[in-house]
Parts: sequence; structure tokens; C-alpha cells
Amino acid sequence: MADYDLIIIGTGSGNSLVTEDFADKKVAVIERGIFGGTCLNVGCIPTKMFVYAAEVATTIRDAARFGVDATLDGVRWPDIRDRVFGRIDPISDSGRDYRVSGPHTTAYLGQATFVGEREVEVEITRPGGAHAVGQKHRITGDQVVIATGSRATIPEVIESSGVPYETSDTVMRLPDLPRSMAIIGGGVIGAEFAHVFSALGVQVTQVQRGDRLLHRLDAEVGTLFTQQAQQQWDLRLNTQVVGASRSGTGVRLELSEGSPLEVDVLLIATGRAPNSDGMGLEVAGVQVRPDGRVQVDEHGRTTAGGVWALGDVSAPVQLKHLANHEARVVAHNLVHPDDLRSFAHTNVPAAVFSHPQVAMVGLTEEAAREAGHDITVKLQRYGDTAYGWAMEDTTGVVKLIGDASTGLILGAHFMGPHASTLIQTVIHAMSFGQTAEDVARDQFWIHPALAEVVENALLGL
Ligand SMILES: Cc1cc2nc3c(=O)[nH]c(=O)nc-3n(C[C@H](O)[C@H](O)[C@H](O)COP(=O)(O)OP(=O)(O)OC[C@H]3O[C@@H](n4cnc5c(N)ncnc54)[C@H](O)[C@@H]3O)c2cc1C
Ligand SMILES: NC(=O)c1ccc[n+]([C@@H]2O[C@H](COP(=O)([O-])OP(=O)(O)OC[C@H]3O[C@@H](n4cnc5c(N)ncnc54)[C@H](O)[C@@H]3O)[C@@H](O)[C@H]2O)c1
Repeated sequence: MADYDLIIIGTGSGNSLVTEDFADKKVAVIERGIFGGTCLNVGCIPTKMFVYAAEVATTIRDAARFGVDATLDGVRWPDIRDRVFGRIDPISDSGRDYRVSGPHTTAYLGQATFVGEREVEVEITRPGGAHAVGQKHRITGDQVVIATGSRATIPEVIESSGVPYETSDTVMRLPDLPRSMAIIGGGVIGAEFAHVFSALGVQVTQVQRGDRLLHRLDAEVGTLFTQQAQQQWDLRLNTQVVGASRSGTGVRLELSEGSPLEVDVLLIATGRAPNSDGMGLEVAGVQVRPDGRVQVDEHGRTTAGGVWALGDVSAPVQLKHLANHEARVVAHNLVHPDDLRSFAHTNVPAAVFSHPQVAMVGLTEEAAREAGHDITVKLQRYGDTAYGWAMEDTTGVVKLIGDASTGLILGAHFMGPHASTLIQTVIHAMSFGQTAEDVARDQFWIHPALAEVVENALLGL
């Protein structure tokens, strides 16, 4: 008989698997890092709290345009930082304590490694639990869920140089706001932190090896975003870091294009790799895809019987709402082996909380053409609707890609204020198979709300 009915490795979305269904069962929860995982501690939640502070600073700087004179007197970094972590850290601590001393679960605060089929060894690495640091425990489970997430990848040129660097795990806890910062990488994390730190007064230089930022975005909207970024911080496109060395208390970077860069702080944002390595998956019979993701079927089953995976370690995209969705599916499947549910991996939306904000769902124009759709395209400017006009918005756009034969929406790419909220109408339409015409015509749109930009885009498609 196994020691546990269920072993969960990783307490991000994995932590939500302990549902009422396990009320009379034995569950082991294993976590080697900060309890609660990436989103709560070093991802979505703290970044957006910093983004909010950055937006406040940007609004103040921009106020005079509207006849409101205001000056940004200063930015108190320690207060901004402590507001964020003063609220987050207690949530993590209480989540851990609940699993340590709460009902039905045994928490192991350490590194899990498979030593056999559904058999795991945990080396305790953190205090705060029932087990002493340094102890090793071997446990077996009838079922095991791998929910180990992902971690920042570091380019070899930086790693081998030995220079100090930050990642998204550490940069939000800097003791002081630096004077200057280089951000390597032009993806989501780079775009969000470039906004945060430049808005707070740091001289930011972002180095991107491609010719625009946010490569997964529709090319037209991505290019518009890149132009906006160029007006806010120093952006080096088509540029690689080819060397790095220490310079005083900071870092000197040799670039493939242009003169070297000397900065106080270096932030690496070059993508995240699944945490599937170094945990004995081969011993457990769990296969891994060539890109490092654990191989799962549509129900979340790995190649090993009774072993499941979800979230960043196995998902096609690294997003919290997708990890949560997969956790709900797996939570059901764990206790309903004869009635398995499937992951929904279509129409997964995403947003980038930079300045401007960006949101997307479905296909890009390029992908829709490549897939052979007979498409229609509408680019609607925020400024051509009443509220956008009131805001004097000159850059915001809503781009919709439709299927000319069915009237269905294939993709949407928003850039501008509240893009992540406004796009929800389109996500809804795509999820429920509504045509653009029906969504536009069969409901009232509040006038003169900003949502009229979506109505007009739908009508123009
Ligand atoms: C800076 C940043 C901002 C983000 N912002 C957003 C956003 O705005 N919106 C959004 O949708 N997504 C965002 N994401 C992505 C989102 O955070 C992830 O997709 C999500 O948290 C993944 O959840 P998970 O449960 O798969 O993994 P995680 O939350 O990473 O949990 C995995 C846990 O497993 C633990 N672990 C790993 N290996 C082992 C082991 N061998 N033994 C024991 N424990 C182990 C880790 O310590 C970790 O706590 C952001 C990510 C980052 C980095
Ligand atoms: N708002 C959100 O939903 C949100 C926010 C942050 C992170 N995330 C998730 O986290 C994931 C990881 O984010 P990310 O920004 O690290 O990855 P990313 O894949 O979005 O971007 C990585 C960037 O780094 C560049 N790059 C890679 N290697 C490089 C090198 N050696 N030198 C220079 N540039 C290099 C790539 O060209 C790309 O522009 C995202 O894909 C996303 O799923 C989501």
C-alpha cells in the first residue's frame, strides 16, 4: 500500500488540487521554493502591483496634457517594494502553514526526485515544516502530479562571464532603485519590467536580438508596440550580447551592434525553461518532449501510469490562467478515472502589462493567412471612438482578424489602455462561436464607454 493517495510536487497551481474529494484521503505536498509558486510570489501578482505603481507615475507625468498640472516629486522604491511584498509574503507563509498543520495534508519543504515508479525522495531544504532541514524522506503515492513550473534561462555568455545579474525572481526585491538597467530579452517579461523601471525613473536599455518586441504578437501590432517602446526607453533591436564583464559595482556588456553598455543592474529575461530536468523523470517512466516539457495527453496523463503533469512544466504556453485550468481538469480526473476531462488549449488569451498594454487571443494575421483562411481584417483606433477621443489617445488600436466565409473571429490583438479587459468580449465570442456581426448587433454597448472601440472593430470586420 502506498504511503499517500496523492503526491503533489509544486505548490503553484498544484496546490489547488487538494479539493474536497481528498477530504478523507492522505495527500503529500512537496515544495522546494517559496510556497505558492511563481504567480503569487515572483510572477503575475507582484509584477502587476509594480506595474500599477508605474502607471500612476506615468499618469502624473502625462497630466499636463489635460490641463492638470502635476509633478512627480519622487519615487520611494523601498515603499513601493514593501507595499508589494508586505502583502504577498504573509499569503505565502499562511498557505505553507495551512499545508503543514492543516487537515489531510503533509507538507515536505524540499526538493523532490523520483527514485522509482510513483516513488519520490524529498530532501528537506527549507525550515517551517514538520521535517528538519537535511533529512531525506522516501514516499510512495497511488497517484503523483508533477506541477513543478519553469525557471528563467540564462544565456551562456552571461553565465560563463560570472557577472552579477537579476532575473524576475530577484529584481523586484532590489534594495535600491538603480540609476541604470540593461534588460536582455524582448519578450513579455522584458516588456513589463522595461515599463516598470523606466516609469520609476531608471535609465533602461533593452537588448533584443530580433527586429521587434513581443515576437508572438501579430506583426503589425507588435511593430506598433515596438515603436511605442522606443519612445520610452533605449531599445537596441537586432542586437546580441557578445561579452560581459564586471565594471565597478555594475556590469559592462559588449554588444554585437553599437558601443558597449555600462549599467548598474543587469536583468535577464530571455525565456523560461520547464522544471523537468534533474528530478529523475526517466526513473519514473515519464517522457519529456525535445523542448523539455513533460509529455502529457489531453487529460494530463504522462507516459507513466498514475503520474500526471500540469502547468508550465508541460503546457504549450506559460500562463497562470492556463495552469489553473489544467489543475481543474487534473483535479477532476484524479478522482474520476472513468470520466476523464480534457484540456482546452484553443483560444487561450494573454496580455502584456507594459505601456501601452497589449492583449491577444487566437491567430495573428500571418498565421491566419498561412492556415489558408479567407480573412477579413479591421484595425480600429481607440482615438476614433468617443472615449478614446476624450483620452486623446493617438496610439491605441484594436485589430480583429475574421473568417470571411463564416463571419467568425479568428484572432484579436489589442494595444492601448485596458486592452486586457476590453479583449474579454472577443474571447467570449470566440469561445462560444458567435459571429462578429452577432456580437456587435445583438447587444447594447454602453455609450460612450471605451468598449465602443470593440463594437466599432466588430462592425468594421
Ligand atoms: C515575472 C513573471 C510574470 C508573470 N506574469 C503573468 C501574468 O501576468 N499572467 C499570467 O497568466 N502568467 C504570468 N506569468 C506566468 C505564470 O506565473 C506561470 O504560468 C504560472 O505561475 C505557472 O504555474 P505552475 O503551477 O505551472 O508553476 P509554478 O507556480 O512555478 O509552481 C511550481 C513550483 O514547483 C516547485 N518545484 C519545482 N521543482 C520542484 C522539485 N523538484 N521539488 C519540489 N518543488 C519543486 C517550484 O519551487 C515552484 O514553487 C508570469 C511569470 C513570470 C515569471
Ligand atoms: N503578462 C503575462 O502573461 C506574462 C508576464 C510575464 C511572463 N509571462 C510568461 O513567462 C514566459 C517567459 O517570459 P520571457 O519574457 O522570459 O520569455 P519570452 O519567450 O516571452 O521572450 C524571451 C525573449 O528573449 C529573447 N532571447 C532569447 N534568448 C536570447 C539571447 N541569448 N540573447 C538575447 N535575447 C534572447 C527572445 O528573442 C525573446 O524576445 C512568457 O512566455 C509568458 O508565457 C507571462
